[in-house]
Amino acid sequence: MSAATSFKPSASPHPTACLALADGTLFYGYGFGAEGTEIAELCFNTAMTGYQEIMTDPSYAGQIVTFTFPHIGNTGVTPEDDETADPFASGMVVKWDPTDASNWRATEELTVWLKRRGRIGIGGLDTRRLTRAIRQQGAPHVALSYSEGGVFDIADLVEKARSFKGLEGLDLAKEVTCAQSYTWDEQRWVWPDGYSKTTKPGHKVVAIDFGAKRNILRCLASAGCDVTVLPATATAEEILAHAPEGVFLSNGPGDPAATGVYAVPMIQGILKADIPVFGICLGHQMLALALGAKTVKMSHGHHGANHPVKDKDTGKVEITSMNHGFAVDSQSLPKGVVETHISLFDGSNCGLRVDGKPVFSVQYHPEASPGPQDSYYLFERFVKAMEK
Ligand SMILES: NC(=O)CC[C@H](N)C(=O)O
Repeated sequence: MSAATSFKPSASPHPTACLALADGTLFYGYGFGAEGTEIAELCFNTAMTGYQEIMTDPSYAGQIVTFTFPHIGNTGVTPEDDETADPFASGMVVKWDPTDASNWRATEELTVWLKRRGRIGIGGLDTRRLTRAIRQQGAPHVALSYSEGGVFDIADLVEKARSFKGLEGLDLAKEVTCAQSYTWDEQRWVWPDGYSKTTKPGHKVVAIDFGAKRNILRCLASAGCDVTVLPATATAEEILAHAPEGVFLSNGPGDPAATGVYAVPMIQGILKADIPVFGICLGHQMLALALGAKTVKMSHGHHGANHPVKDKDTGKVEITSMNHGFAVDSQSLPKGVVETHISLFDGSNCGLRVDGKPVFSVQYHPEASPGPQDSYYLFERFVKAMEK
């Protein structure tokens, strides 16, 4: 990679980017990526790898991500690691200038990629102080502005941050879902052999795309599913017309309660068909809503690749990848719905199953990307449920 394409804060005599929090706190730094202004909710992610997968996870729509790991950019970017066609996070906040790429898989520098994708980055600020602010006050509403001229209307930025209504009540799945149905057969990458090649006879699965990450679809295919992806607004009738052996409910952005307006009747219709159902993250939250439970907004959520989760059935602990700002209220789970997993960080709900039925879901990301692969067994559990 050419050093000339990389960002060097020292080249600029003055800050070129400003992050304004709704309470008036300002962070100045150096802009990279695309110039402009974005208004969003600010979260922090503690993963030490996978900035590209994080930026392209559709579940991050409406959010700007603070990376607590300082070396961002060092593996560049490659189209193979896109979790979807566009980055969905509105922007990124990093401690140092993004490092030049040093990786045989890299096809582009992070800064060039971010600019081409029209997203803003800010570097050279105190991400520890910022992360403490997020932990103390809950995910703040912010305005992030990057201008090479380095001139900012601070009052306007703070006002913009204050006027942002936040993610509560927002249905963003409709904005990021696929326009049309499609089939998926690419399998997951397994080091060192490349993509795995399961030759098991496939089980016919319909995956509902509320903002699905590609590695979830790869994991389903690797576990032995023939996957047809349908848009978030598909009805239960349209889904069941495919005669699926199982239905998968994907991750996605926004407030599950808002998305539930159309997703809950859809899921309730699927449940009547008595076939295996598996949900991840937003899919987990909406399955809970369809079963009569409630979801709540968390203070600053869970975003990282090292979150310990306990399987209450086996007592085993999995290290998981997480990205959520809402959670299922475990107190609200109705009779017959069993809490299967809990977070060992704060005891919040991380999984459920319907007693006596092949219906289950988890709050975390068993597909990793980025993160540990302890929880891949859940894809196999879904396939086994279809074999029965
Ligand atoms: N990764 C996800 O699916 C996120 C679900 C939901 N939007 C949340 O923030 O809790």
